[in-house]
Amino acid sequence: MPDSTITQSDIITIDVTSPFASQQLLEAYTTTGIAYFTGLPIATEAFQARVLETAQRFFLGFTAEQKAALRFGVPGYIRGYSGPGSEQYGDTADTYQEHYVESLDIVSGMTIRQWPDLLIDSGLMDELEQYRRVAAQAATIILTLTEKALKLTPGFLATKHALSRGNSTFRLNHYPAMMQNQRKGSIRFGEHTDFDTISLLLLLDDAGGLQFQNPRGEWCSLKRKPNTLLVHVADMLARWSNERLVATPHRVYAEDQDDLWPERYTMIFFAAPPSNTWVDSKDLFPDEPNKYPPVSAGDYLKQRLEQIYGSSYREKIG
Ligand SMILES: O=C(O)CCC(=O)C(=O)O
Ligand SMILES: [Fe+2]
Repeated sequence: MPDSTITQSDIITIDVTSPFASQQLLEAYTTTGIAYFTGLPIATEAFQARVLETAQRFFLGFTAEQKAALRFGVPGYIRGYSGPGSEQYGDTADTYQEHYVESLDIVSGMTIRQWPDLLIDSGLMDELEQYRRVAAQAATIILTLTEKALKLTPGFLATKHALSRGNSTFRLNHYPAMMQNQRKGSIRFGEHTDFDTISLLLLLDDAGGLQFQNPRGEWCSLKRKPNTLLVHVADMLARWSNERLVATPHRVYAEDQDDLWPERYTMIFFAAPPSNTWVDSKDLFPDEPNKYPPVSAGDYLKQRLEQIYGSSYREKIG
């Protein structure tokens, strides 16, 4: 691969209990938009081992038919299971990139009636709910540090994302093992920025392959670091902060030349406020002209899905 890589030491690790945490966060989020965090219940080996065990039980233990039936929600906001290759980016042959990953998504505020029986009866619902709660607590802490870093009213971001009110998505990802010759290029998950405010990412094994793009346009490897959580800025927060904070482009590539790409597991929490939240940079920086017109979080999400998925998104909601 022609891409240059840098070592993970270029990405700072921030201890959330340190008095310098918000200053370090500002430095990271105004440059690369990404940092490792420690000092959180989510960032422990014990927690991550439990999440990995649940993910393996689901992705390896359920049959393809059982998984395929676990797609639920309303049109446009499909939740539950997505099979490999079912999500894609781009409208044209040049930009088309299929992600080769299977995922299980749940959102905040789902009531028991919205859960498929299979997830309730297998005990997975309780486990996923617990993990989501731990992830949401971590998101609250990072958002509180972000408020402090940007000198915002305390609670401005964190309250809007509160677990009971927010619109956050908890996701487990499984990248199946595959032979190199089964795929064109080395792409497991194509290049993109996330739509939400901040994305919390746990690398649950050492398979590797996650890369982010630094401000010089170089792709850099992000390795798993024990007892840490990766958190990067996504588009909605970049817009809300009038682009003071940088949304991080990232992708998952097979980095080695081995014939077999090992399977890979990750957990992601996409933090987002409810759809009727007003995303207006004037609320953060009243004296600065808006770079983008104010928009509701719900409309913004819709616009981004349209841009990225193009007609395939319209077909899905149509
Ligand atoms: O699984 C990963 O390492 C990253 C996946 C990702 O970027 C996403 O789901 O938005
Ligand atoms: Fe992403």
